[in-house]
Amino acid sequence: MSNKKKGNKNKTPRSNKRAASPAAVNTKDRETKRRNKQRQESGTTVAAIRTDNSSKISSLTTRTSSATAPGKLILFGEHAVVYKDKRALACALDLSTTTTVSSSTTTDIPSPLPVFLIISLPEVSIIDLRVNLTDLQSAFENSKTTDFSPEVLSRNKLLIDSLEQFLDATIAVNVSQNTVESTATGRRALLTLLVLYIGITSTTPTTQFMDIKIHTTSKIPTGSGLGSSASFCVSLAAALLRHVNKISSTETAAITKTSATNTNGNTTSIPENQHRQQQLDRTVINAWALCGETVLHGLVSGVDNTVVCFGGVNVYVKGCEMMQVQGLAGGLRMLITNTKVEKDTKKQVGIVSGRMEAMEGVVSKLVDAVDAVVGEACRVFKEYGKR
Ligand SMILES: Nc1ncnc2c1ncn2[C@@H]1O[C@H](COP(=O)(O)OP(=O)(O)O)[C@@H](O)[C@H]1O
Ligand SMILES: C[C@@](O)(CCOP(=O)(O)O)CC(=O)O
Repeated sequence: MSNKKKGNKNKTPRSNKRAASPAAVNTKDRETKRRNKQRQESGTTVAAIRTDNSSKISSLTTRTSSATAPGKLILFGEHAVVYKDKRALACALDLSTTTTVSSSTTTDIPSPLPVFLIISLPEVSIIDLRVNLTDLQSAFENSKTTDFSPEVLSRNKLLIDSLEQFLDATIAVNVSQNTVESTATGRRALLTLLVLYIGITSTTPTTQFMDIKIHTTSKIPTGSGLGSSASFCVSLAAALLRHVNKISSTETAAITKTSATNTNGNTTSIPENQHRQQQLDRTVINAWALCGETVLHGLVSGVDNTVVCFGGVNVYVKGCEMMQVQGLAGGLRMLITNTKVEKDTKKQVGIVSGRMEAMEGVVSKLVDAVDAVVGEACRVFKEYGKR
């Protein structure tokens, strides 16, 4: 495990962790403070706000959606899993990331107020970055994007180039106003966020929103191999999808139970129809999280986002459904130490693929050997489970 961010020194340098739950989604509609106050005072259900200078009154509703996702640890198979048919053994961790999306809607359409996306990603030094949504719309219209599916969007070079230019200008304005630090990690996170935002809200008329806020907080040290990026992508995708009603799971005891379920291999503790809906929702969330991971890192196997999204201890092969490892009903206790050695996933994956191209005979044998270690680990876990 490594750590490239100096500010992480207080974050879990040594921790004794258990395999953890998959992403949980929590959505609640709530009225503005003013509306609550008004309701208490008069029993009315609609807040009154002034929307223009002519004293016109309209209604305002604030809606908040949040999602929490765990981190992950790859026990065996890291890097090899990028290659065809090679396995990784990975588990979710109980360190987590939470993303909250909130927006206000008004009955005045289109909104007479300027509409901003306000982004806070404190782990990468972004606080209240203001993105003008009209300008963002122009940036992505310039790219002439027509296919908004997650698989295609992350590889749309015209869109990514256009968004990068737009981001540079937006960051420059925000830096000059002292709210944001310009860092490569922050810029990559913002680019990922904008791609997911555009893709997920593509069929939602955002003109009715007055302001949209996205805020992510995390306990996972970034760049340390504990899946901070996947956790960011899963929580962001889940919160956005929930916010525009593209998934239906809400946080209930059922989701928490499903987490335990995943870890323990017991699938009967929640009603079958609810469980089915959760799995369908998670498949959608996972596709968008993979889109985000691809924007962040380029060539990825998808193991990180999949284990973060579904939880538990699993064997993963690129492009296939994950398989629960049997025999770990009591959970998995791990001692994790933060080495604080710098690493960059994209760069490391590039180094391995460069070597694979240059010396395929040698490197493919190494990859086979890593895959065999995964097989042996699964056998040992199974044995352990029988005791
Ligand atoms: N909480 C977060 N908020 C915003 N971006 C994040 C967050 N966590 C991770 N990221 C993004 O993910 C990158 C780290 O990814 P990576 O090098 O794969 O580390 P890890 O192994 O922890 O996933 C960061 O540089 C940043 O762009
Ligand atoms: C190196 C790799 O196997 C895992 C990436 O995870 P990490 O965030 O570098 O631990 C790449 C991948 O599977 O896509």
